[in-house]
Amino acid sequence: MEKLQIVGGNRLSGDVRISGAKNSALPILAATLLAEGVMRVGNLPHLHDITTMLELLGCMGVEVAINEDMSVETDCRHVKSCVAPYDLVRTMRASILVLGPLLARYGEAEVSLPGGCAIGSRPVDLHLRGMEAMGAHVDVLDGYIKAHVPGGRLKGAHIFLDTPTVTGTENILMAAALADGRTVIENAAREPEVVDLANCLIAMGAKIQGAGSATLTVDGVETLHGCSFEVLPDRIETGTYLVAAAVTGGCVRTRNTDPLLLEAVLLKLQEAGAEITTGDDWIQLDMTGRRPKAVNIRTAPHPAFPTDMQAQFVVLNAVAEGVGTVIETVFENRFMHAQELVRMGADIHVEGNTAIITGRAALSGAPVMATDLRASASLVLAALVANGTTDVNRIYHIDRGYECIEEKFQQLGANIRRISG
Ligand SMILES: CC(=O)N[C@H]1[C@@H](OP(=O)(O)OP(=O)(O)OC[C@H]2O[C@@H](n3ccc(=O)[nH]c3=O)[C@H](O)[C@@H]2O)O[C@H](CO)[C@@H](O)[C@@H]1O
Ligand SMILES: C=C(OP(=O)(O)O)C(=O)O
Repeated sequence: MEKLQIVGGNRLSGDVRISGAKNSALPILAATLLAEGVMRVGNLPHLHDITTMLELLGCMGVEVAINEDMSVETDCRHVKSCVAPYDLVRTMRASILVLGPLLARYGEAEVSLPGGCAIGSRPVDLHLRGMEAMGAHVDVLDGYIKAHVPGGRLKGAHIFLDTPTVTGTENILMAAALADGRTVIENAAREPEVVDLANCLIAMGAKIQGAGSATLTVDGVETLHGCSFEVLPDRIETGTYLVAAAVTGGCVRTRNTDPLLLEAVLLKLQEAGAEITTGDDWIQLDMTGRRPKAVNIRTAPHPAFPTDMQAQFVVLNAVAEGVGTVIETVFENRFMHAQELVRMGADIHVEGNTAIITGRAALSGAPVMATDLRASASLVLAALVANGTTDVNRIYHIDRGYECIEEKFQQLGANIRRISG
């Protein structure tokens, strides 16, 4: 199995190019199932999850071509199967995003039920209730969601989400785009990736109002056409490199990104003592020679502090001056990185959904094991600042969400390499 070997202690400096957002690219690729014509999607990150989604589309009969500029063209004219098999879904929960498009366009879907994972139970009940509210019959049988639409076309509905689920909102939005009549989604997720999907659907001919607010209004159309769309920059990858600069006392400029996507994160970095400067498509963090100050964090749906940046800020607090409290309100079990960080010398006490972290002047290298995507990223950050060598094992999680992570960190001056076997 591959691992990342990191020798800590180098101050990071220089520029890093941010990739397209995984969490925007995945729903947009699923949305290509809705198009009558050819779709072109650009600024796709080179990640395992993207390959999995393309494989999933391919096994349904979607023709997928990769262009020289690494954009992807999809053609859904010969879709022959509406099944998302367990073998693909088990490697990527976001496969559930094909449910809405399949029901809306083909009137049937058989999608393996995604399992629980290292960050919480992650049910999909709100996705299913949304489809039922639009007239689908849904059964869960033999580990599969088996759904069909009597009459063939979903109907617009008034849907209130108990919690503003991101992929749930996206699934319902895609289904509603081709439904008969008006759908109103209340308590909708407001994440930038939901807005990006809405913009893509609008470019395909959908009628959507309210993207970025808690109420989405969708007037269903009969058909959607192909279009060319560029995925927005990855705010979580951006934030991860900025925290890397902060913990190593470095100075890093993230390029091809958008400061407006991560206001809550930038505020916390400033509170930690970082000097932040921004342009239209770049963010620079300068911490040269200084140690961060501990900050208190409470994760919550957008525009509040994102849960996908929580683990990285636990590391920031672990090496900061003072005591920081991190409260995780989105997922019930997202502190798996804490035990591993303690093995590197961090002082972290977890009680329920709260971690109390007392900053230490130094961490020490150790063999550690990644349990989920952002937990893995946090271990890499800790390793970059620790004394000595750290082996981060089970890095397949990291390749789901970070494009060329070792090359990008090497460019910034880190001592990091991938070891096979
Ligand atoms: C591919 C993708 O975009 N993944 C992101 C998405 O995941 P994902 O869309 O899976 O996360 P959700 O927004 O759905 O989850 C938020 C909360 O709602 C609960 N819930 C969700 C659906 C449901 O039917 N019932 C229910 O109870 C979940 O258990 C969780 O406690 O948003 C999360 C929250 O910002 C991010 O951490 C993930 O990176
Ligand atoms: C939890 C994440 O992703 P996913 O929803 O794909 O598991 C993430 O990106 O941090």
